[in-house]
Parts: sequence; structure tokens; C-alpha cells
Amino acid sequence: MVSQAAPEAIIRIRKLRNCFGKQCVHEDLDLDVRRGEILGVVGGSGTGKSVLLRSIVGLRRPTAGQIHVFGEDLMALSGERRSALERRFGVLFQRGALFSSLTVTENVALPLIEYAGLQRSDAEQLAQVKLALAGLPANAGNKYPASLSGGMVKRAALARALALDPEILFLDEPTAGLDPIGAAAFDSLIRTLRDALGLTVFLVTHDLDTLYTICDRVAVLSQKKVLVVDALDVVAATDDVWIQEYFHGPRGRAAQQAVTNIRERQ
Ligand SMILES: Nc1ncnc2c1ncn2[C@@H]1O[C@H](COP(=O)(O)OP(=O)(O)OP(=O)(O)O)[C@@H](O)[C@H]1O
Repeated sequence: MVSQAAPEAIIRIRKLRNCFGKQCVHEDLDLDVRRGEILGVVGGSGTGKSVLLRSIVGLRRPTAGQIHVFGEDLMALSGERRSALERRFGVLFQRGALFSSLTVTENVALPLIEYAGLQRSDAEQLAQVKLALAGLPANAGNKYPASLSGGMVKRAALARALALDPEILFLDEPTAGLDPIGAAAFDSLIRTLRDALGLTVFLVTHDLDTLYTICDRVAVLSQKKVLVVDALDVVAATDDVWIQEYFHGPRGRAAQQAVTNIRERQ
């Protein structure tokens, strides 16, 4: 009999606890993120999706628990080792978080100068490649963030997240605020980049279309834990009030129907 190796967990979270004063957002939360997958993280508002993302990328020290990334215990690493490890992450925040006083090219070049030690001219050349990878036209580089559309800001922020050739991409509600066509194009870009660059993607979202079209697995945060993590059809069949309302309410049904229609046309 041929034994199948268990998928490798590139992120392994055990007994995670996050409290703000007396309010605990996570208690005994366990989650594995597999290498190469697009994992969608969903849950009601305030269930701690962003806090979870921030705990993994090093913006928040959890109250307790373990987070292993690439086999390393994040909480046990020295500051220097941890910074080196965090450079293998690309993070796209909800509002893009670009520097408004820098052009798009300068924004993308900044991590290349600061962390990779590139000369400004080399960094700006490489930044152009990253902008193209994120689907931006060449002339977008000279613009300031304030003059870009919402979709272009997301792409510019994605280009910056890709600047240091990350292995794991963290996205916090990447399609929020985009129109449906822009959101679908962004989803498709994420999947293309995952396939082309071999990325692992940790994606916090409320967008059902994103879940149906690009996620390999979905994790539902509820009751301070990951209530279920599995393929979408398994998750959607889970007996839980929030899950049933979310996946089988009018918006969930519409997203599912849209994907069925697309598959039938293919
Ligand atoms: N720095 C903080 N200080 C105090 N409470 C915080 C802090 N950050 C987050 N919280 C609380 O933690 C809870 C979870 O917040 P989080 O932003 O992770 O939720 P979320 O699931 O991402 O919500 P949404 O879907 O609305 O974005 C909220 O109740 C929030 O008020």
C-alpha cells in the first residue's frame, strides 16, 4: 500500500490565546496552513480574523500559545531571526497602507532598499517588474497613491507585498471596496500569482465570490476558535447557525450559482 504523506503545514498554530484586558478574542485556537494552498479565513465581524493575521505576521504578540512558521517557533526567536523570517512574508493590509508622499514605484522600491540593500536605481527597476506582476500599467509607477483608483491602490500594495519575493502572502480583505468586476480580476490575479510563484496564501475575507472561486480550503472563526477548516463544500454543510446563514443565505446562494454558471460555460 502506498502511504500518502500528510500535507506540509507551513504555518502551525496551537492553543493560541489573544486577550485585550478581560476580553479574549481567541482561546485554544488551532490552525494549520498548508504549503501552496489558498486558505480563506472567514467569520463574523469581530471574531478575530485580523488579530489572527497580525499575530502570525509579528504585529501582535499573542497572550499565549504557539505559532510555528517554516518549522520555527515565532515566540522563541530572537528579534533578528524573527525579522529575517518575517521578510519571507508579504502582507497586504485592508486599506493598502501605501505612503502617500511617495510615488507608487518609490513605495514598492522602499523594502528593496531597506531590507534587500539595493541601490535606489536598481530597486526602482525591480519595482517596475513587481508592478507589472501585479497587473499595473508602466505609467502607474510615477503616480501618487491619492491619484489611483481603489483597484489600482490594491495592485500597488500587492506589488509592494511581492517586493521581497515572499513565500507566504497575507491578504486582509483584498477585495473590500472593489466593484464586482475589479474584485473578480483581483481574485484571478491572486490565483495566477500563487500558481506562478508557488505562494502560500492566507486570505481574510468576507467575499463569498472569493471563497468560491479561488480558495482551496476555508477556515471559519467562531466561538474564539477555528470552528471548522476544510474544503468549501464540507464547511458549507457544517451544522452551525452562522455558517448556514452565511453560505446558504441569499448572498451565499448567489455566489454558488455564479460559480456553477461559470463552470458550466467552461
Ligand atoms: N488593539 C486592540 N485593542 C483592543 N481590542 C482590540 C484590538 N484589536 C482588536 N481588538 C478587538 O478584537 C476583536 C477582534 O478584532 P478583529 O479586527 O480581529 O476582528 P475581525 O474578525 O477582523 O473583524 P472584521 O470582520 O469586522 O474586520 C474586536 O472585538 C476588536 O475590538
